[in-house]
Amino acid sequence: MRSLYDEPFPSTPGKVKIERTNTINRHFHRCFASTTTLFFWALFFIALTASYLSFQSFFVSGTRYLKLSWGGIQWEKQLRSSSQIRRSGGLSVLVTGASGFVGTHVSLALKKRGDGVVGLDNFNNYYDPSLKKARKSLLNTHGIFVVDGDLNDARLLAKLFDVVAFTHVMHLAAQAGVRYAMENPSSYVHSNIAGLVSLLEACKSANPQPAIVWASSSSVYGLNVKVPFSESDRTDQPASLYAATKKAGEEITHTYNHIYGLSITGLRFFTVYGPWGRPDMAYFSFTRNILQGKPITVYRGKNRVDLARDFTYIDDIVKGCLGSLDTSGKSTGTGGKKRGPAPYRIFNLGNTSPVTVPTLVGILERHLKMKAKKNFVDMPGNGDVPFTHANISLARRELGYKPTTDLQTGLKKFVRWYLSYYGYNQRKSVN
Ligand SMILES: O=C(O)[C@H]1O[C@H](OP(=O)(O)OP(=O)(O)OC[C@H]2O[C@@H](n3ccc(=O)[nH]c3=O)[C@H](O)[C@@H]2O)[C@H](O)[C@@H](O)[C@@H]1O
Repeated sequence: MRSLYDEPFPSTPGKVKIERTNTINRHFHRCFASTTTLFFWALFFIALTASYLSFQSFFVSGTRYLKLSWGGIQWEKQLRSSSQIRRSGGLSVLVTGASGFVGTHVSLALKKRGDGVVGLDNFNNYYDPSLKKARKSLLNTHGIFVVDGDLNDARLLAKLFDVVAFTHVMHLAAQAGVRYAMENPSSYVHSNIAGLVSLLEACKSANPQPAIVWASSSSVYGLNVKVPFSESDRTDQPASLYAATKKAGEEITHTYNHIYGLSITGLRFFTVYGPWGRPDMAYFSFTRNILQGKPITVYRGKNRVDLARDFTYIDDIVKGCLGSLDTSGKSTGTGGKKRGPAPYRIFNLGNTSPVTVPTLVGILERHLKMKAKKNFVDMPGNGDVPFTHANISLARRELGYKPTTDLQTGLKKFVRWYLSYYGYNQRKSVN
């Protein structure tokens, strides 16, 4: 008895007589009796495998979908309740980066005065996510719901605008940090470029279109040496990829203003500091190291000139943000189409009194009652600029912006918060 495998498959259909031992064999022989059918079967098996794989991936993504942290009736209820306006003429604001430093403070201030607030944050691990979670808990206790999601998730953004008719978007989500851009450049493109475009796409299609206020950065002044920095100064010489993505954001938002009639206000923040701040920033990491008895690195510019920053206290920044929201003017588009010109504004939000980094260290030493172990190092070529100094005339005139907290006072508040949050245990680590 011959089996199916005793001789090679026929190369010419119908010319080789194959012994058939049973119906199954007969069936197989008939089916494989030509190269055409062979080809057909090969295709069939490939298609079968492909559909199996795509079913698998559907199943996996289906599972992921089920595990998504957003969606559902309960979730929508939370959105609606959080976005409820409790004062006449109040705003309904989507705050991106709500569990970030500035986002938390702005969200609380809006809620306090009776505006509706919904937060969005992806809780990435650029710095200790537990600090972000703690900020989220703080927001929750004030009735602010923070959605766990990424700006690049277009479906999520569409859903948010579907459920809530936001009047404003306070866009603070970003990959921050000047020097980290050399370590992880794609993260800046992901959040500050792709994420921004994704958000603008959602805003332009939303009905009604919200007005957008967003965080640019003092770093856009880059190598500009004219002081103080005014909004009309050159911003075409960024010194870091971070700065370049913020500058790109200013151009991208301009496009959406021009084409779709979105009302845009870009705020150039100057080294914002304060309670609930960012652990990656110098004042924060210096505090941690001083308390732990570890050395700190103090950068110096050319010819050993001290670096200086126009450090701006968080409460002043919050006032600038709220002033911007209140004066933003409306977006004009509907159905993704522009119906008329909409405002496009850019403001410096600084303190107007730069302080050197060694002076900052001296203030921290006094508040902490401890001496810092300072290592002076030449500023590495990693995107830093030697100084920043804001001209805030425009913000003063248009927003009523008037910073009132000097570095001495602001750092005192920061240190008090730091010690209450992390405790006096100097060994406690902070990422
Ligand atoms: O104003 C801005 O646009 C930017 O302000 C800060 O950037 P930066 O001013 O570099 O703030 P820090 O990282 O806190 O640095 C402050 C100063 O301390 C210096 N520094 C930093 C770290 C360090 O270990 N040693 C040190 O001397 C820096 O060179 C800089 O002069 C924020 O980190 C950016 O996200 C923001 O966009």
